[in-house]
Amino acid sequence: GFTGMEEILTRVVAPLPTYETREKSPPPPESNSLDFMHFYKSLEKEDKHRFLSKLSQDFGVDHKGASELAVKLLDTQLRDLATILQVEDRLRYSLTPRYKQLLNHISRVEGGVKFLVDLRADVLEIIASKSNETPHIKDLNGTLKSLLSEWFSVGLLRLERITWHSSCEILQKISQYEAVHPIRNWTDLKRRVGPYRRCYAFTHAAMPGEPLVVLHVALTEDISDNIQSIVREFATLDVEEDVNKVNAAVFYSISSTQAGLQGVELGNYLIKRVVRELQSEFPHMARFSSLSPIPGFSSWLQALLSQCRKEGRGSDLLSEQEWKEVEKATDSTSATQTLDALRRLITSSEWLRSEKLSSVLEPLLMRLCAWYLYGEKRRGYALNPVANFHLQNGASMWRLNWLADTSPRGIANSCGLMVNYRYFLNDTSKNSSLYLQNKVVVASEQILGLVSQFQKTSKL
Ligand SMILES: CC(C)(COP(=O)(O)OP(=O)(O)O)[C@@H](O)C(=O)NCCC(N)=O
Repeated sequence: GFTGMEEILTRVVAPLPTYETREKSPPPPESNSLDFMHFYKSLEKEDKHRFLSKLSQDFGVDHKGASELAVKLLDTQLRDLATILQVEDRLRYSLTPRYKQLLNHISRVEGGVKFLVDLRADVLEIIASKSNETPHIKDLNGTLKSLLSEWFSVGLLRLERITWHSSCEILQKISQYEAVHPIRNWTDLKRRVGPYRRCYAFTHAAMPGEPLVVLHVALTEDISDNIQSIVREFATLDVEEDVNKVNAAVFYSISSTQAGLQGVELGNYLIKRVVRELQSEFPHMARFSSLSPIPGFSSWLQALLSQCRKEGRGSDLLSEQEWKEVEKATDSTSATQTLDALRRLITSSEWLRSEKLSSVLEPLLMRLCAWYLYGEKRRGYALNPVANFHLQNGASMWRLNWLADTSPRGIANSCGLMVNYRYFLNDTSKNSSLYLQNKVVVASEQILGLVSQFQKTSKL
């Protein structure tokens, strides 16, 4: 209950020691941390949210003390530097939230780091649900994120290659965490770690046996343009011996497993680390690229088509020639009928089996999808989350692939299209800052060509 919360917080969240005694106060008993963890785990979800709001609100920064020191710092501006530095250090210390020490103490007990990772996942849930507007919870998130970023910095992570000889426990987790192309059975799993494949994960000593982020790689002659050639399910007898067949590394799935580590950018670091690993194993390897899904394209397209239908602007999307072909292919007689037929066609997968239909749809879907990836934005960055992820890493939008994922999921989510985000190693840091600071999307001739076709045809 509420009183229980009040009691536990007052008891275990020790007041911030005074500036003078800050390095002399002994750590509180470990039992405080254990009691806090035990109490928190016993709460229901909504009580957890209430508890975290209370913790962040009543046990955070002493705002009054901080503002007094800020005024004092202003007064000392004319004093000697040593005095100014002294007052700055007091001000800095006064901005330490009271709960920060508790978080530090919890990180030192058994299972404490994992507890804090999961705690941040709950904090992120509260922020996402906007259930409470207190800015304090955002402060708590900031404090947790900066602590976790230090503890999970690259130097403290371990790169593990997952093979068929890895433990069943970790192989089972790899299978369960695979979020992009679900692993269907043992054969599939064995293939993912078998010849011409690599599977890597980052682990951390504080969370043994827990893959924090997992990357699946295919070693190929050239950059793959379709996923079936990578995840098709058949046991393979070939042994990985023909090194000359390996010129490219294709990242075809990446998943982070800890919601509480969002924003710590583990995926980006893992890709860069794996590139270095592969370069040392295959010195002549020079092509590194993702083969990525395009989640959200179909629903974006459906919304666009229904909007055009409502406003009777179908001709904005299709050229005259395309209109005629779609009308003929779908036996439509009016523009609205054609748009309806087009929408139905795209959601079904019947066009996949008809040479005629797919040849009509290819140029249309390719340029619409190129625009969706390159032109559609959210707060200035790529609307598509996978594009945003790879562009932040400094990859370039390199090739849009037709009939790249003909599975039911691939057709339903993105009309079978997939995209290669290519990592040109000498350009990634420059591309990344171009994207993050100037919102510039680095793209290939193919993509730019498709985008300009879209802009010519559609007057959107
Ligand atoms: C794409 C992923 C791995 C990026 O994780 P990460 O590098 O840690 O980024 P961030 O969460 O720190 O912003 C992550 O967002 C994820 O697992 N997404 C769902 C699966 C996918 N690959 O889209």
